[in-house]
Amino acid sequence: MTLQAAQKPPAAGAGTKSLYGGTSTRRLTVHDIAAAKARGEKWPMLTAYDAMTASVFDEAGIPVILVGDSMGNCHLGYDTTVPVTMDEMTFLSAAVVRGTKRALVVGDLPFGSYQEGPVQALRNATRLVKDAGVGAIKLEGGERSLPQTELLVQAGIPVMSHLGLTPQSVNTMGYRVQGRSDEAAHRLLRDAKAAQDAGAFAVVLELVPAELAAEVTRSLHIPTIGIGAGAGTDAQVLVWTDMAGLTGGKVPRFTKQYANLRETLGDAARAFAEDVSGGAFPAEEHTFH
Ligand SMILES: Nc1nc(=O)c2c([nH]1)NC[C@@H]1CN(c3ccc(C(=O)N[C@@H](CCC(=O)O)C(=O)O)cc3)CN21
Ligand SMILES: CC(C)C(=O)C(=O)O
Ligand SMILES: [Mg+2]
Repeated sequence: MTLQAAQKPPAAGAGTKSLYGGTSTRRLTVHDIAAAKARGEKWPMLTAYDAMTASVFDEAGIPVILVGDSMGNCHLGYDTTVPVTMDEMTFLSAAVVRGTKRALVVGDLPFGSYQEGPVQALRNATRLVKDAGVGAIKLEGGERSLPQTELLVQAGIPVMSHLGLTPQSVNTMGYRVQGRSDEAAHRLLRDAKAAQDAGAFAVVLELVPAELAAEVTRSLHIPTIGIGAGAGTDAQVLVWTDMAGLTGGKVPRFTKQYANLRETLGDAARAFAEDVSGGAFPAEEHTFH
């Protein structure tokens, strides 16, 4: 694809109903996501943590934007997602909703906001829906989060499930590939079916072997969204700062870097600093008399 062609989502040929490249400008819903699985469409999802970045992705045609608790690492400067609070999730989710017109915005329930039980989960999910305006929430865990998923769905809140590596459990699980043994593979399949039966509209599969992710994808009627789960899932998600090359330090091997924002932004900051110290900025055109 030429650079020119890459600047706009492909409206022609993609079909009016496509999630990516579709011509509809109304806000997408979980019904649009369900219809994409029936068509066999593969679709992209990115995280965002602020209005401006979210507006760029919305204009690029990204149909689903996740306000991930990865904001802990990628926006708030923590080492893990564990410290992220409901206040942080609510404020930043509201910003992402304000920055978007078309994308379905999904908000992560952070660690400690749903583990106490379904009533706590409903209280906090309701906050993301009412105060931030998200169209769906995501929570980690299959069978262990079943009562939460069922109550939220009953209450009218669409739930995205998150299986495989669940980073909120880093202190017990680490950041290892999940589902490698036969027993763990069966557990993942059971968790995915349990999430679907409880009414989840989609399942994230993080850091699982590609063959297993493909098998889960074939055995569910709801879409699977992979991250480090191979090419056989219905959708793919990446953390936006990894995808755009803004994250400093080591990034997971499953990430593909489509830009080098860290270098671009550093260059801009250094050029500004040079101009100020050398007296080249501000020039006459930036000056009022
Ligand atoms: N910047 C960023 N990107 C992410 O994808 C991400 C976050 N932060 N924070 C929350 C979780 C944590 N995630 C992680 C973190 C580390 C690995 C990691 O080190 N994986 C090893 C593979 C380990 C193995 O082979 O078992 C790797 O080399 O990719 C993976 C996912 C994914 N999420
Ligand atoms: C990586 C995705 C699935 C996530 O949960 C997050 O960004 O918090
Ligand atoms: Mg998350």
